Amino acid sequence: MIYGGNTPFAVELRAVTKQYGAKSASVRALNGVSLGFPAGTWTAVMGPSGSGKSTLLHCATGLDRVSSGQVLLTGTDITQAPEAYLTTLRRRSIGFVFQHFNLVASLTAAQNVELPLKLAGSRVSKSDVFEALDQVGLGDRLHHRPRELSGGQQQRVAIARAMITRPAVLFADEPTGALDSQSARTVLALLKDLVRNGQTIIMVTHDPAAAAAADSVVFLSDGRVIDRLDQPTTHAVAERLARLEESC
Ligand SMILES: Nc1ncnc2c1ncn2[C@@H]1O[C@H](COP(=O)(O)OP(=O)(O)OP(=O)(O)O)[C@@H](O)[C@H]1O
Repeated sequence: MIYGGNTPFAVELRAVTKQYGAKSASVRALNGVSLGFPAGTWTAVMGPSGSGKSTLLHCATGLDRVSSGQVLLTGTDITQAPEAYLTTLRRRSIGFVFQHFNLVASLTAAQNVELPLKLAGSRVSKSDVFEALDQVGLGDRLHHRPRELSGGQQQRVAIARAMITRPAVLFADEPTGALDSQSARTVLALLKDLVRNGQTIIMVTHDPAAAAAADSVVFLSDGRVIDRLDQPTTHAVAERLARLEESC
């Protein structure tokens, strides 16, 4: 299933298969996935445990090699790209947000945010760092360390860190999974604002309320895309997921 009409895809998977292990012990984590993620849209990826969500994320970002098929990132085929090229590409074109924030505990919010630019060998401007934190509502927390921030604030620092390189695609793996419902709503509203400003987001989640904030939800089961919802509601997502989990 490829969708999106004439919209250019920020990420495209063409007939992607990913097999782990050999012969009798082999697992087909992705099984012929063809999927386009239109630029400037927010897609949630859902499915039962073991359905292939993390594998999809890893293959789409070049962290994992596909067994067959193709992966295109902003139109460039990265399927056979050399490791060094992929590392640079990930630093420049991809932002990551994780469930447990993955901030460096010994660094301040500002230092965490400037880290990706430093790693990429780029010039770091204090005003860019301030602006990135200000945009997530933390302009007054520049010098706080992660332990001095709430979970929701830490996730907002992580989003600022992911966005500082102006990535073509922001990948989020359970970004609200460790947050209380109020902080989760704040983080989802922030992601919504980014998409309104043209950002592409691909998010793995188990939470129907988080998925309902996205433009579309793609459902995986046994390594295949088996369903999709546009303009999802929490109720509709929860219902589809329950049906899917019942049939597993
Ligand atoms: N490195 C690996 N080696 C062998 N098998 C793997 C590896 N990574 C994933 N798998 C298998 O591939 C399948 C898909 O796993 P994946 O982690 O992508 O699922 P998931 O949908 O993200 O699950 P969860 O929601 O539990 O995180 C599973 O059967 C898993 O056991």
